[in-house]
Amino acid sequence: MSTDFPHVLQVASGRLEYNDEAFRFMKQSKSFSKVPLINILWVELNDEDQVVVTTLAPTSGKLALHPVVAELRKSKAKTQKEKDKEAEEIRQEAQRWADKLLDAAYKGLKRNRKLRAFLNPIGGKGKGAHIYQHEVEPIFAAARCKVEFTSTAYQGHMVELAQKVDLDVDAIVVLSGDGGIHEVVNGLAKHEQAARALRIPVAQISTGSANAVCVNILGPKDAFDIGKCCLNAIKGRPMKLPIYSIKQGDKKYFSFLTQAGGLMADLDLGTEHLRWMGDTRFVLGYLRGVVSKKICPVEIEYRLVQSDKVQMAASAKTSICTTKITSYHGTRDDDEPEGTDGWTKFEKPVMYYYAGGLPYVSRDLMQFPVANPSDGCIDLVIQSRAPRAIMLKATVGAEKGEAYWIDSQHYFKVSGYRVKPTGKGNFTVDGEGYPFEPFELRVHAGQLRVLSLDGRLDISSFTPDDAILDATK
Ligand SMILES: Nc1ncnc2c1ncn2[C@@H]1O[C@H](COP(=O)(O)OP(=O)(O)OP(=O)(O)O)[C@@H](O)[C@H]1O
Repeated sequence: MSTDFPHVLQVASGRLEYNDEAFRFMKQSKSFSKVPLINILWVELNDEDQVVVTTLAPTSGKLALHPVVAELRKSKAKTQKEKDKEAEEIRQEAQRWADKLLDAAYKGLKRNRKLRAFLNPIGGKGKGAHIYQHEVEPIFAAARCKVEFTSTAYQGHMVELAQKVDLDVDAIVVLSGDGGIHEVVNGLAKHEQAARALRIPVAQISTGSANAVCVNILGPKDAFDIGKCCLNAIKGRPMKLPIYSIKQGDKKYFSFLTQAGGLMADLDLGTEHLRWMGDTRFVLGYLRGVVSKKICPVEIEYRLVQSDKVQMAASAKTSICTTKITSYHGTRDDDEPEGTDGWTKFEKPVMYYYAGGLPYVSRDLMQFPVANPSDGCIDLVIQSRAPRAIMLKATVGAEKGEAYWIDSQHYFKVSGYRVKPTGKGNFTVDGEGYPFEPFELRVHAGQLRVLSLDGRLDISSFTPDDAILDATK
């Protein structure tokens, strides 16, 4: 017997076994593929004397429900009395084994999560309702989660629902793109008990277009895997992210992802009619913007913390890539320069500005490769006027953050910034249109919680050249 899998239950056609990491069904010495314990949703001994281990396993590259069913072994005793006695012992042993495997599958986690789910039926390609019914609901049911579900009826509905959410829910599950999360964050901030409401972790199920929350947390490869998103809602752990308050006129609202003006705002708002294309619409919008070469009429001022690209890349490589941000303190690294209290003005003509605190804005674009949600800053990118050829070059390797190194793409870590329009244009917050009017933004470290399976962001594809980074040593 394998000592690698010490917890064994003999069943009629082989044995079920697990260790600290994985479970497998050895059927007459043939091993079925191992399932990581994290992918086990439930374990039970049913009335038909079967042990059922419900897992999420890869099917055509995506995680889908896959129950492993094993019959209990039969008693070989001679008399009926002995048979009954042994059958009862077999059942008891199986029950103990099943309970222990379930404990191991939810180690350090609460089972039967109480989830509040919101759906934007028109997000992305408009398939959210179908996906909820056929994929999400069965997975939550298999994990014995208690779900209260609402399909929203109009824009802004999620703000109202989040504003009244019960504080005892374990997570808010948002079936939408980033616009839905934007609504939820603003709703939580308006809650009667906002500080407590904002502590409820949010989990996105990628039924929008960009789905940047999933891209950053699950990585570009898994971001659109509905099974993986569900697993995150069921077993993710809270991870703190900043939110940004925006004061515009007499209004104050919140952003959790990005703010953009100029080309990067035009490409989002100008392609809403192309939602059916999924996230390809952003590429098309970018190319259209490059052709038009429009200047964004704004004055931008910021409170600078850091602007040396090589140094920022070096600290990103050492801090974000290797540090789990579950141990988040919301403080700046000691060796980073202190920001000044003064405002610095950007003096060149602007094609767009784009600010955010997570590396990816979509699968195709790692706009903020050195973003670090725990540094107390927001990363502000200002693209100054540049030839079309340079703007097109920025699309090469964009998914790996390579545009970071383009000279006309100015990259600042700032503790706040303000923008004053001097003409007409578009302004987006988390991809949503807002008035093109003056605003000022502040960073609030660690105010939002999102669920994450491993407590870190995926920036593995940003691989700054070691030779460049060595220059900082
Ligand atoms: N029931 C609804 N009816 C109409 N609009 C809605 C409804 N629910 C949400 N919305 C709005 O739909 C817009 C798009 O939402 P969402 O972000 O979910 O999708 P997306 O834009 O395709 O994805 P992403 O933001 O990831 O690119 C948002 O402005 C949101 O406020």
